[in-house]
Amino acid sequence: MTATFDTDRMAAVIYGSEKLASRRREISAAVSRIPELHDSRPLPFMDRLEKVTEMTRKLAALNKHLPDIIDPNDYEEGLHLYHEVMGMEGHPLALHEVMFIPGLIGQGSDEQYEKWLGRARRREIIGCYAQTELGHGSNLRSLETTASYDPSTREFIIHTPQITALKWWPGALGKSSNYAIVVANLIIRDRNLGPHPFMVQLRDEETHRPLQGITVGDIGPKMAFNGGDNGFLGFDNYRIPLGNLLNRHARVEEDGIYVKPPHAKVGHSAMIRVRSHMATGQAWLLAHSLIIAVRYSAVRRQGFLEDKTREVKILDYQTQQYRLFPSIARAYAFIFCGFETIRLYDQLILDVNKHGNTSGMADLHALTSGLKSVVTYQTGEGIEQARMACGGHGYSMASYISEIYGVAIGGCTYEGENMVMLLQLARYLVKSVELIKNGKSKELGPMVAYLAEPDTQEKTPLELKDYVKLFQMMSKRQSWKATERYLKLVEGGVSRDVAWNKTAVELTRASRLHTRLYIMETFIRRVSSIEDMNLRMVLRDLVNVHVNYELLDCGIYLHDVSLLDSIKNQLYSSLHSLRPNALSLLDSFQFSDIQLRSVLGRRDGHVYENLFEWAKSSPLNVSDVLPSVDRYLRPMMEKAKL
Ligand SMILES: CCCCCCCCCC/C=C\CCC/C=C/C(=O)SCCNC(=O)CCNC(=O)[C@H](O)C(C)(C)COP(=O)(O)OP(=O)(O)OC[C@H]1O[C@@H](n2cnc3c(N)ncnc32)[C@H](O)[C@@H]1OP(=O)(O)O
Ligand SMILES: Cc1cc2nc3c(=O)[nH]c(=O)nc-3n(C[C@H](O)[C@H](O)[C@H](O)COP(=O)(O)OP(=O)(O)OC[C@H]3O[C@@H](n4cnc5c(N)ncnc54)[C@H](O)[C@@H]3O)c2cc1C
Repeated sequence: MTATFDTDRMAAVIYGSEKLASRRREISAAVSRIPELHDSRPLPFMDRLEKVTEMTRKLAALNKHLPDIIDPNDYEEGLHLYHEVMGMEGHPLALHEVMFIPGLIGQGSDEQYEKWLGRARRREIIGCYAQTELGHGSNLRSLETTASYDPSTREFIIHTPQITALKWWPGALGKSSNYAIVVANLIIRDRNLGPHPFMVQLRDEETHRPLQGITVGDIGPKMAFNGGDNGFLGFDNYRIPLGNLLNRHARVEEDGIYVKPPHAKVGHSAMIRVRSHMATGQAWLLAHSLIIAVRYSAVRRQGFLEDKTREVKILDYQTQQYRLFPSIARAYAFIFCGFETIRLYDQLILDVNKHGNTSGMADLHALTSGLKSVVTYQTGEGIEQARMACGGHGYSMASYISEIYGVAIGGCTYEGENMVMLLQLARYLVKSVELIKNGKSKELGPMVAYLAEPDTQEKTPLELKDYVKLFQMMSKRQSWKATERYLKLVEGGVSRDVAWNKTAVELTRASRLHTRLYIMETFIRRVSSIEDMNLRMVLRDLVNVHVNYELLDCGIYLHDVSLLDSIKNQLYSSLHSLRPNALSLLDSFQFSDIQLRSVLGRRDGHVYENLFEWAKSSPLNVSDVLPSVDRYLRPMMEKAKL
C-alpha cells in the first residue's frame, strides 16, 4: 500500500524542524560508514561484563569521532548520535549528560561552573546523580545520608549511618563515574535542614580507585540497562570542602549561617528536567517497538480473508490494527505534548535562574508528575502489545522488543514511582477544587480552569472540541468526586494523611484523567497548527484514532454509556482509514537499522532470511554437539539404555 505523504516532511514535524530531521539522516549515514561505532556483535548474545565493556569501547570510539560527525555544541545532534551508536542499554556517560551536567547547571553557582562544568563537558571527569538509598527512594524527607558542617575546617562530613543509607541505583555510579552529585541532609549545629546537592569526588583521577572513605560498586543485573553500571555508594565520615555544596540557591556561610533557597524544592530541578523530557523519550521507545511490529505485520501472512488463494497480511486484521494503531497515535501525541512540556520547563528554568521567580514551580511539578506516570505506563502497555502482535517472533530477542520494554518500564519507577507521582498531581487537583468550593475560581491556573465549568448533557461527539468537552467533564467529575470523598473523611474527624490514603485510588484516577486530557488537547492543538494540508490530513486520521480510543478506554466515567456504541463505530472506521499510512507514519521516525537493533524489524523486510541468519549466529551453534551434552545428556541417555 502506498502512503499519501512524504516521510521526510513528516520527520520534520516529528523532530521539530527540517534541518534537524535532515541532520539526523546525515548523522545516521555517517555512523553507518564507521564500523568502529557499530556493535561488534548482537548485544543479546553478550553477557553483562561483555555488554559493559562493549558500551565503554563504543563510547570511547564515539568520543574520538564525534567532532567529525556533529557540532559538539548542538544538543539535539548529540542526542541522536548517542541513540544511534550507544543504543538504549546504558553506558558510562548515561547520567553524566542527563543529570550530572544539568544538575550542576541548575544548582551550581558561576564559581562552581568555573571549577567543574568545563571539565565535565570535556569529559575530563565523569559524573552521576546519587540520591536514592537502599531504604528510601520516594520519600526524600527520610533520606539518611548526612552532610554535617564543620566550621573549624570549613568542610562537610558526608556519612552513611547504616546500611539502609547506602546510595543504591544511581546510573553509571558503580564502575564508571569518578564524581557524583550526592543528595544528603545538610546538618548545621545538629539541625537537619533537609536534602541538598553536593559535588563529591569518588575516585582518584589518575588510578580510578575509590578514595579513602568511599565504598562503591555495581548493584548487579537488572531487567534492562545491563550495559550500564547502576551502583551503590557509602561514605565513612568523608570530608569535602564548603565550596562543594552546590550553592546557586541555598548557601552556607563560613561561620555556619544558612541562607535558604527561594523555594524549598528548587533543589529538585534535575528531576523535574528529566520528567519534562520523559514524554518525548518514551514516545521514541514506543515508536521503536511499533515500527518493528508494523513492518513485520506488513510482511507476515497468516490466514485468509476474501481471497482464498493467498494468505492475508496480518496488518489487515482489525484486531491487529486495534492492537497497534492507537499506540501509533499515542507515540505522536507524546512527542507533541513532550515538546510543549520541555518548552514550559525551559521557561521555568529561565524564570528561576535569571529572575529568581519560582511561581511556576508548583504547576510544572504537578504537570510533569502526572505526565511521566501516564506516558510511561501507556508506553509499557503499547510495547507489550507490539510484542504480542509479532506472535512467537516477538518473544525472541531477535525482535529486540523485550529489551525496549525493559528500558521503557524502568521509567514507571525512576524519577518518581508512578503512583507516588500521580498522588503529587492529585494534591494540586484537590487544592484546585478547594479553591472553587471557596469561591476563588479566579485563582485557578489555565490548565485546571475547566474544573470550575458546569456539567452539561453528554452527547455524541462529532467534532474534536466535543471530545475535549466530554473528556473535561469526565476529568472534572472525578477530581470533584475524589476531593469530596477526601474532605468528607476529614470533616468526619479522620486525620488528613489517613483520609488521603483512604481516597488514594480515586485520586490517582483523577490524575490520570487530567493528564490524558492534557495529552489529547496538546495533540489536537499541534496537529491543527500544521500548515502542510497533506500532512495535516494524515495526522487528523491519527487524532481520530486517538480521541475515539481514549474515550472508549475511559468510558466508565461517562454517565451515558450508550454513547460508546457510536464511538466504537467511529474508532473502527478510523482504524481502517489509517491502514494505508500506518507504516509510513512510523517510517517517518527514520530509525536506521543500526539504531533499531531488531532483526525482525529491519527495513529490507527479509524477515525469514534474517531470522535464520540470526539463529545460525547463536554461540550455541558454534559446534553441533555441546560439551554439556557430552558431559550430562549423553551419559544420562546411555544409562537409561542399560
Ligand atoms: C533529553 C535530555 C533528558 C532526556 C531524558 C529522557 C529519558 C532519560 C532516559 C535515561 C535513562 C535512565 C535515566 C534514569 C535516571 C533516573 C534518575 C532517578 O531516578 S533520580 C531519583 C529520582 N527520585 C525521585 O524522583 C524521588 C521521588 N520523590 C520526590 O520527588 C519527592 O519526594 C516527592 C515529590 C514525592 C515529595 O517531595 P517532598 O517530600 O520533598 O515534598 P513534600 O511532601 O514535603 O511536599 C511539600 C510540597 O512541595 C511540593 N513539591 C514537591 N516537589 C516539588 C517540586 N519539584 N516543585 C514544586 N513543588 C514540589 C509538594 O507537592 C508539596 O506541595 P503541597 O502544595 O504542600 O501539596
Ligand atoms: C532503571 C533505574 C534507574 C535509576 N537511576 C537512578 C539514578 O540515577 N539516581 C538515583 O538517585 N536513583 C535512581 N533510581 C532510583 C529510583 O529513582 C527509585 O527507585 C524511585 O524513585 C522509586 O523509589 P523506591 O525504589 O524507593 O520505591 P518505593 O518508594 O519503595 O516504592 C515501592 C512501592 O511503594 C509505593 N509507595 C511508596 N510511597 C508511597 C506513598 N507515599 N503513597 C503510596 N504509595 C507509595 C509505590 O507506589 C510502590 O508501589 C533508578 C531506578 C531505576 C529502576
